[in-house]
Amino acid sequence: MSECTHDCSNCGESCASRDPKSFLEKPHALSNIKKVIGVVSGKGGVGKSLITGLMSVLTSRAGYKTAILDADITGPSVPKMFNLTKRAETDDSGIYPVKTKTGIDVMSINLLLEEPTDPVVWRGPVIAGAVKQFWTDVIWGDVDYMFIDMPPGTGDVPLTVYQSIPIDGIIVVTSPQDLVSMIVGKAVKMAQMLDIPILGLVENFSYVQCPDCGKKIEAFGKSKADKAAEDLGIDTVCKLPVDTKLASACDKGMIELFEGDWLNLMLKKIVTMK
Ligand SMILES: Nc1ncnc2c1ncn2[C@@H]1O[C@H](COP(=O)(O)OP(=O)(O)OP(=O)(O)O)[C@@H](O)[C@H]1O
Repeated sequence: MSECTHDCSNCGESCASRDPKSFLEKPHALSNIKKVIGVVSGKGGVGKSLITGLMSVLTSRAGYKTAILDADITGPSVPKMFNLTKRAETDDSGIYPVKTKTGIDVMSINLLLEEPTDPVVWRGPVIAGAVKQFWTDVIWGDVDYMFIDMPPGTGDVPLTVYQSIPIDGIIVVTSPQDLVSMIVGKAVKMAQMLDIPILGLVENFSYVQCPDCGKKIEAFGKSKADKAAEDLGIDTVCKLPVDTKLASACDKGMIELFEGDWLNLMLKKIVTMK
């Protein structure tokens, strides 16, 4: 390694004195994105994509120009939730996101693949490169709020995404079991190490609601979300029930029709963030 000039712009070394912000990529020249919110989880399958979808629908319903960047390259589920079947268009200027029925702009690897069932068998750096391209090569236009469905966990790919895209804050999604094992704590600490604000915690599958009497049954034991949020210094907590109507709306690509006030507090937090 040659002597450090402290000019990170011309140097690819990942040394201790490197300014973390120097890894940030510039968005496409035709993109004007005001706020970027990452939706993260300690591991897969806890409902991260569902929460990304629901938050985007709520934000769009509130009148903001909303977009979703699906950074979950190996398990992309956003196009299916919105029943997006059209492939993304490209031209010499870049790639164009696909609009949902209610006008949310989406980019996902499944909108570029020949067949949505084709597996993405790529190594970490190639996956991270694809996510970066969703930021640099997609013509997003004017966006008030962009939600990023982050790759699960705390590995190489989420780290690269955190370092290449200027994320304003994250929503942490967890299941009651994850809270017990504190897998979610790792995701929170990773964001804190990278100086990314945590907007709130969503405990998914928190309870089951009796369809007859409305009683909430905490099937996995008493919720630990409030205590965990307090321990982790998070001030906004939302809890979602196991809801078969919601699951079937997602499976049918009709997430835009969902009804429920579970995430209203998170919406308020987002639209009032500085
Ligand atoms: N509250 C809920 N009630 C009923 N079904 C749910 C709920 N949350 C999520 N699901 C269902 O669970 C499955 C997994 O959800 P989802 O794809 O959002 O998880 P994920 O964390 O993004 O997973 P991965 O990281 O592996 O992509 C989906 O079929 C979804 O519809």
